[in-house]
Amino acid sequence: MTCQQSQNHQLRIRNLSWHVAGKAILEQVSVDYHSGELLGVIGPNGAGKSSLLRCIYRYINNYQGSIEFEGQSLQNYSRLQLAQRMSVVLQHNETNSDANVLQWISLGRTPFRSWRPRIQQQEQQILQSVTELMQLEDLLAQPISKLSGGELQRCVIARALVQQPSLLLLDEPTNHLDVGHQMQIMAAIKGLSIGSIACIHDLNLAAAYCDRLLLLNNGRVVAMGTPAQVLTQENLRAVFGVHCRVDIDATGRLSLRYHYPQPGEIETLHG
Ligand SMILES: Nc1ncnc2c1ncn2[C@@H]1O[C@H](COP(=O)(O)OP(=O)(O)OP(=O)(O)O)[C@@H](O)[C@H]1O
Repeated sequence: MTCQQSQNHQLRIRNLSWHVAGKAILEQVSVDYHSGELLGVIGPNGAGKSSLLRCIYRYINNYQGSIEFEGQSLQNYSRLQLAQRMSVVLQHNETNSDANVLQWISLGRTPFRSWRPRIQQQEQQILQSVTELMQLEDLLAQPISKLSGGELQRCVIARALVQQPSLLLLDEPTNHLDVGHQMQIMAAIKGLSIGSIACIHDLNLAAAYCDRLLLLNNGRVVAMGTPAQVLTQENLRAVFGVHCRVDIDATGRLSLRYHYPQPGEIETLHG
C-alpha cells in the first residue's frame, strides 16, 4: 500500500502527555496518521512506543492532550465500536486455550458475531483468506497451545485481521519470527487494504516496509517522516548510540550497515 497524500487523517494526536508518579512517559506527542499508511514507531527500550499504542487503543485513559480517531474523540467510542474498528497485536502472547488454531482465530470475529447464515458464510470467507495470507492452512487443526512462538505470533496477527479493523495496531509484530517470516509478515501487513501502526525494533525491517517512521526517545518525538528523513546517522547516533552507514540504492531503498562495537569500544561510542 502506498501512503495516501491526502489530508485524510484517520488519527490526530495532539500534545499527548502521560505521566506516572511524576515521570513523563509521553510528553507533548503530536502525530497525524494518514488513512492506509504503514507507520513504524521506533525508538530505544523505554522510549514510550508501547505506551503510545496503549493510549491509542484506550488501555491508557488518564493522559493529557487529545486523540481523534476517524473524526471524533476516541473517548466517544464505546468498547464495542472500538473493537469493530481497531484491532491490536500485543508483544507477549501466551495461550493455554484448548481451542484449535481455526477456532482460536475465529474468536477475532466476536465483535461481529451473528448466527444469520449469510453472515456465517461471509465469516468463512474472511477466515479462509486470512489463514491463507498468514500461511496457516496446515496448522488449522493443531491445538493453539502446542504451537511454536513464531506460529503463535502468526495466529495472533490472523486473529486481529479477521476482526477486519480499519486500523491495525501492532506491538513488535515480528517478535519470535525467523527472518523469512519477518519479511512475510511485514509484506502481508503492508499489502493490507487497511492502515497499520507498528512498533518495530529492527530498523532495516522498518525502513524496508514502512511508509513513514515516528522516532521516539524519552517519550518525545525526535523525528517523523520517510525512512530516509528519520534514519539519519545523526539520529541513530544520538538516540540509539550506534554508528552506522546509511545506504540508499538506485530505487530509493534504504539500508543500515551497523558498526558492531567490540569489547572496550562501547564507552567510545556513547562518548
Ligand atoms: N504502567 C506503568 N507504570 C509505570 N511506568 C510505566 C508504566 N508503563 C510503562 N512505564 C514506563 O514507561 C517507559 C516507557 O515504556 P514503554 O513500554 O512504553 O516503552 P517502549 O518504548 O515500548 O519500550 P520497549 O522497546 O522496551 O518495549 C518505561 O520506562 C516503562 O518502565
